[in-house]
Amino acid sequence: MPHVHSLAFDEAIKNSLALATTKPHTEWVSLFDALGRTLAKEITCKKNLPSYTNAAMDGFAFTYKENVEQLRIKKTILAGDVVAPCLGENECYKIMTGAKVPEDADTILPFEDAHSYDETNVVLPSKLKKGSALRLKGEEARIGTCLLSEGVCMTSREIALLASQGIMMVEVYKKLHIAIFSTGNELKSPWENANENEIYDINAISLLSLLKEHGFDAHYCGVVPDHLETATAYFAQMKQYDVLLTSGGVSMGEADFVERALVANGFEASFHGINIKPGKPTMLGKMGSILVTSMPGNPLAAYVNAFVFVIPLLKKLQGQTTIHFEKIDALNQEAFSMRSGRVNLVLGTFSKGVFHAFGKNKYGSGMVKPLIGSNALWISDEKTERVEAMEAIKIILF
Ligand SMILES: Nc1nc2c(c(=O)[nH]1)N[C@H]1C(S)=C(S)[C@@H](COP(=O)(O)OP(=O)(O)OC[C@H]3O[C@@H](n4cnc5c(N)ncnc54)[C@H](O)[C@@H]3O)O[C@H]1N2
Ligand code: MOO
Repeated sequence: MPHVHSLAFDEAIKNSLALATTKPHTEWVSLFDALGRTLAKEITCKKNLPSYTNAAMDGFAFTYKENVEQLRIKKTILAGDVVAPCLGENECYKIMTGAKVPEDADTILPFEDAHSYDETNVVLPSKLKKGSALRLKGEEARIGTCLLSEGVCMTSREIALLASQGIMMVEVYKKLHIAIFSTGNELKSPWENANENEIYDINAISLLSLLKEHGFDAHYCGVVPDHLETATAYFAQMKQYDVLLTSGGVSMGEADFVERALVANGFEASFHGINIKPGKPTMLGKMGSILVTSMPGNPLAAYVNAFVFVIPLLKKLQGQTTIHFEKIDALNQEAFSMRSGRVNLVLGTFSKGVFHAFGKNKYGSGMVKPLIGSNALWISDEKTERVEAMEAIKIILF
């Protein structure tokens, strides 16, 4: 019978992250395919941002001087035009947003702020601010400075910054190969028919979707039956993957032989069992170079533990530098209780600064519905038995 320990939550987090000792190889991808990929090299600025001093507004460009009431319009400058300085005394340019500002102009007056203007002259308002409505060369980033660090997972926002540099290809870490499968004779895949004595596999698909939400693609590898030799042979075929994510078969039951089948393939557990609810039998370790993350079978426990332990671990293994969830200040809406002596992972909703625990924290780890509508998680310490209404807490958003 497997021995399930009771590791402290913080130790489990620490030990799990310690399993990510390597980084993937790198490859080059087009910026069009860079979304969600992790930068393998720092990107330095090679084109000033902006590249030239330009007008932030459509208007008039001139050299600021006090006590000037009227300027003659010398020339019109459109975006893309390059105009050599040519202003005489009390002259200005008519200029459009984004157009390069000639060196003899240092201030822009938007059309709508002029006292009046016609085709040839502009009457200035009484108040003018030197340097206004200009976007200065290199004010956002100068050539040679760091734009993005290694380990950044690129969103559309980072891609916008890279696009400003005319970058077409970026070096990223190769995607992790992740296999997901479930264990249990009672389980049927969705394309099969589950009779009244069988159930559909929830975990493989819920975990696959959870990973996808965090930018990781995984392969659904089906259900492993509760049979030691079959499971052992099954795990032996998984050598091409970087990560295995299993669910079920890790507690004390007679059919819970996931650990034994893994051990037969060289698996060494970093830990098996955490002092938390849900997630007591969660197990993490390595099978050679393959990272193995085994979640409990109960669907809610599998999901929440994969969120808390597997997502940060995958981020680290993928080479990302931001791996921890942000903790957000919240006020607890309605008092709820829990058993102390272990860390409790409490599901709930978070809206407008207020956390509301699902069903006053009275639900089972085999349930699915508490996940619906929950968008936040509160993690207790081992001492806490009750959280009062209006108590300040810190939560994590799903
Ligand atoms: N004597 C003890 N019994 C149990 C303990 C314990 O410490 N001592 N721990 C309990 C805890 S906590 C949990 S959580 C469960 C988890 O056990 P396993 O990881 O071995 O999971 P299974 O026994 O295989 O399944 C549990 C439950 O979940 C259903 N299941 C499993 N996989 C799926 C799936 N892919 N989709 C939907 N449902 C799934 C399965 O049918 C069972 O109902 O053990 C407690 N027992
Ligand atoms: O702690 Mo188990 O993982 O939920 O019932």
